[in-house]
Amino acid sequence: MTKPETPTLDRVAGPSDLRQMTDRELRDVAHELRAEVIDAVSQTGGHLGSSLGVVELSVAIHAAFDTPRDKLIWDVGHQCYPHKILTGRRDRMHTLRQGGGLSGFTKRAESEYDPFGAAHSSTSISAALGFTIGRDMGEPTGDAIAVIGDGSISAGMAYEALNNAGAEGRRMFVILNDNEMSIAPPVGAMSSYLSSLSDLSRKGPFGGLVAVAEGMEQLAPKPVREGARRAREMITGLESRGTFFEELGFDYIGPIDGHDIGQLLSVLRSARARSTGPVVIHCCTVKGKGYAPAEGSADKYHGVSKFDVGTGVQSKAKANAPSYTGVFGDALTEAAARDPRIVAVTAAMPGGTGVDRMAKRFPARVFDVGIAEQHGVTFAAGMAASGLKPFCAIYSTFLQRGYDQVVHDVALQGLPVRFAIDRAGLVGADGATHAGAFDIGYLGALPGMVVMAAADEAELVHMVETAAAHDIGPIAFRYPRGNGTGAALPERGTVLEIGRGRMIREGTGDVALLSLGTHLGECEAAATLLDAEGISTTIADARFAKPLDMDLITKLAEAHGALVTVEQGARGGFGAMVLQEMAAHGLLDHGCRVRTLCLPDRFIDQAAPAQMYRDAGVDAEGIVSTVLTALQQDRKIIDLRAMRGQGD
Ligand SMILES: Cc1ncc(C[n+]2csc(CCOP(=O)(O)OP(=O)(O)O)c2C)c(N)n1
Ligand SMILES: CC(=O)[C@@H](O)[C@H](O)COP(=O)(O)O
Ligand SMILES: [Mg+2]
Repeated sequence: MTKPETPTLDRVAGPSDLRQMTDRELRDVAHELRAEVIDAVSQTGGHLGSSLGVVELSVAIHAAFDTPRDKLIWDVGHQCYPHKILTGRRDRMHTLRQGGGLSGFTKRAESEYDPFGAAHSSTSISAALGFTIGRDMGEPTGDAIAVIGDGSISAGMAYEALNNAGAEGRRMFVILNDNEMSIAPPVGAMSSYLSSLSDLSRKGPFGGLVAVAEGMEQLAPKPVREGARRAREMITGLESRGTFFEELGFDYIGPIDGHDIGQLLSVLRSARARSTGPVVIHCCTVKGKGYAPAEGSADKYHGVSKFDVGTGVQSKAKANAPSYTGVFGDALTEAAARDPRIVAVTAAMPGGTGVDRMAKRFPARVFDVGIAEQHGVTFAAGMAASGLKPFCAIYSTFLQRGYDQVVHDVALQGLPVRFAIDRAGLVGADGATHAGAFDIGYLGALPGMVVMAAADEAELVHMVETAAAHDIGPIAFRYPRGNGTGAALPERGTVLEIGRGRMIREGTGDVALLSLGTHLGECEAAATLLDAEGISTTIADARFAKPLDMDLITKLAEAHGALVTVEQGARGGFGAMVLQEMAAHGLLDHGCRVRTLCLPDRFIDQAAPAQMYRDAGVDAEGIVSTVLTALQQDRKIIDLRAMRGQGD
């Protein structure tokens, strides 16, 4: 496909150039910008649908406001590609979501036009209010503009911010980007409410203009507004109630057509010129706008791999094994078929977590609560307290949003909620914001919590079965993003003995590797490399980070010169807990040299997962180096990549 012609966009080095342009030229910029986004993402993959939905909005905001002095904060930030192209990063879009390249989300370190990082949803209004306080206290900052989607405004944190901002009454702008989509179709009463508000047809053929007029009235001085309201009540005989947002103290403008750049420019310029307090500007947009394959798809091309622009066909790498997500979804569905008390909870990610597979067979037993992890966890706790068997399926990184609920509502009450933790470990293109790095530590610290990690997809099936059977307290099992190892899947999982690990390979006593999770494969590769060095390696799969199999650990410690733990998680996780228990059991007193291999104490930016683990030193080569150091071998660190026949 030839690159699109972009003569007007080519004149935009930054937003200040937009402010020199006529509205006609801005319309041309938007048209060309859309083609640029499609072309760029077709070569990198990424979040296409939401970016296409905010092309006009991105141009209009940067044209109407004085960015970067005015702070534009994108909620989630997955829709920021037009923004990145307009703010001097067009020439780096080909590096999007790749090692050393542009982040797929907004990021402070990347640009002055990214005043606040994102990726986890529903944070933008809080951050915008923070900037507003800074402005009012004399910090060198202008207006704050939060752009938040209809899905993201369903999260509790957004209400906390609206509640506070409405009461503060300070001038700030919340642009509600309402495309009537989350990742999946939207759920919840707020979504229905917004649809009722955004039903432009409700206002007749000139709905958009009526909305703008009503919105402009909102910005009139209070006496004028009161007069208009009373006049309308006299005409209609009905008391005109404000919108939800107005009831909270915001002015409300809209709904307006988020693709009509003329309307957008008029409303934004007017709001900027006249607002004295917080304003919600409700924009109706289309996710995937302007690209037929996206507009026509169920998920509006929310997240795509590279694709052919002409056909929209995505190039998916051929998988040699099923995805962990799919294995979980199928195993859960089979368990649910055997036990009517099994229910599932997802926070706006039925497809991402695989519970959509159960929903196909048992729609009444799968609950999508929207982007509401806090509520989802306690909702599951209530289900467990009622006698049901809830599987709360939430990515590791997003479960962080509901951690107090895990502590306070689940663990403290010992309720048997099952946590299916997908995207455990490093996830790749989504980078540091989505790393599932901390769940071992943050769950392992909780009394009564059982924490498992699957070494492969067969183990995952066993862990689903074990979780279904475990009805005496909370239990969690973690597994990575991506596909399995090709392990044979059991017809039905076996219920594992809680706190019992398994031996994988018996060595003769030089070193033992105690693995948790799917890095078992790296341990086996390391053992092969060590064999070549005459070092005999025992390998055990811990299966449980909590409770630990102290019989196994004792046996390994007493029979080996060195013991190395390996995990796909941050410091303070599995290795730390093993060390703590070994110390408590006096196992550090017998000369066994113990090392813990985990992620380093820093955030790890996006790249291919294998590269990220290599950069983190948590791969076969890292294991071998750790073993050699532990054994105090003074031989040079072998050129392992050469030995493994790998390039750089
Ligand atoms: C706390 C949190 N939970 C879940 C997600 C995953 N997620 C990313 S985008 C998205 C949907 C956002 O919908 P909306 O705000 O309407 O934006 P749109 O994609 O429609 O532009 C979800 C659920 C997230 N980023 N953060
Ligand atoms: C923007 C966001 O948070 C989600 O779209 C996330 O990127 C999904 O991750 P997976 O691609 O691993 O399902
Ligand atoms: Mg949306």
